[in-house]
Amino acid sequence: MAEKMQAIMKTKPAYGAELVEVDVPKPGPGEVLIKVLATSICGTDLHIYEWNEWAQSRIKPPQIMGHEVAGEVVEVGPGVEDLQVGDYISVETHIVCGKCYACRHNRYHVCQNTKIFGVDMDGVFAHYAIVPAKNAWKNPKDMPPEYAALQEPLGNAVDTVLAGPIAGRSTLITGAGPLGLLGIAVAKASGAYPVIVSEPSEFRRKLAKKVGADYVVNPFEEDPVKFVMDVTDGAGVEVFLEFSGAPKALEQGLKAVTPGGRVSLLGLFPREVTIDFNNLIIFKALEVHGITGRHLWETWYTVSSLIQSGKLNLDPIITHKYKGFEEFEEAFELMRAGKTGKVVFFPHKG
Ligand SMILES: NC(=O)C1=CN([C@@H]2O[C@H](COP(=O)(O)OP(=O)(O)OC[C@H]3O[C@@H](n4cnc5c(N)ncnc54)[C@H](O)[C@@H]3O)[C@@H](O)[C@H]2O)C=CC1
Ligand SMILES: CC(=O)[C@H](N)C(=O)O
Ligand SMILES: [Zn+2]
Ligand SMILES: [Zn+2]
Repeated sequence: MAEKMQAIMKTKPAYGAELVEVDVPKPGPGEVLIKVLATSICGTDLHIYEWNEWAQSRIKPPQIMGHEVAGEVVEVGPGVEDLQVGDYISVETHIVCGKCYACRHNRYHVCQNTKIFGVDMDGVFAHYAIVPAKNAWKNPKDMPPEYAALQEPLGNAVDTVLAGPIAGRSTLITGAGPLGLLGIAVAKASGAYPVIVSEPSEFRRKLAKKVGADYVVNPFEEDPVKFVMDVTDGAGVEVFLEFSGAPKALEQGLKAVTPGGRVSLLGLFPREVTIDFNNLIIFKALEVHGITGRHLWETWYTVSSLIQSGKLNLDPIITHKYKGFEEFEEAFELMRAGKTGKVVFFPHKG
């Protein structure tokens, strides 16, 4: 195996990243070394690339970026028992403690001591990567690596969409970024109808239709609340799934959801948000879910089964595939411009 590898590294506390050559790492106790087969860019990677306020408060350069991955185990560190060379794995990004109050109540997705793989330590935008063995998820051998890498963000979408009943339910999704697009795919695979998507980007509205949205609306040109009422004969939608992180979208969705309906909130807002709680939530008796991470490990079983069912329309969502990392700056700039769905790197050109 090679002694050296390429990696996309946040080398300094400033905008951008660098493609560098580094030593192939050695797995320590409880770790495995994987050959990275496919790795995709997350919105969080974009925050790190742009070096926004959150990234400045959390990331300690120099550090290899990336955390969405599919890879093959090529070396096993001391003390690892349930993984072996040749295993085909993906990675749960939340490294949880197992000891805190949340963990001891089986709420591992909100562990109070969570460390995030690829955020608080070196990640997977490289030819090889070190992975904590306890965070490995074994994939079926025939799962395409680009689908396997998407399981981590798909887990966010599954927990958002399936936080309550969805089959046959009218649904509004605000935000058709990579996660909202995955949400559309999960909602349609789960029998939601109609799925109405509010998204200002024409590029992403077209993608939303390709993925299976029944209706799309541009909230910057027409009132999405009126649009929803027209489609639902004045009832409003049973389910509101927030994937944009835009305060206006939140308010619109709360107005569009039918009294007694369900709301799942995944989008992260840029600042505190003011909401008319009395009239938009309390007097409507809404069921509201905050969504973060993935339920461990049941969400991974649901995601893997949905992919293997063949019912998830993922191909239109994967808009950009790159062999190697040389064009990574183009990839990040296209994503920054909102001109992509999911972007996937295949590090090995052979
Ligand atoms: N809670 C969690 O565990 C996680 C939350 N997130 C958050 O989920 C959200 C979605 O992630 P990505 O798809 O990567 O983000 P993204 O920023 O690529 O997509 C957001 C989409 O919302 C659209 N949008 C903006 N204003 C809108 C409005 N008024 N109405 C409707 N749509 C509007 C944008 O055009 C964009 O397409 C982000 O806020 C991200 O920070 C991401 C990962 C995990
Ligand atoms: C921080 C991340 O981007 C990660 N996908 C997560 O689910 O926490
Ligand atoms: Zn992520
Ligand atoms: Zn914990």
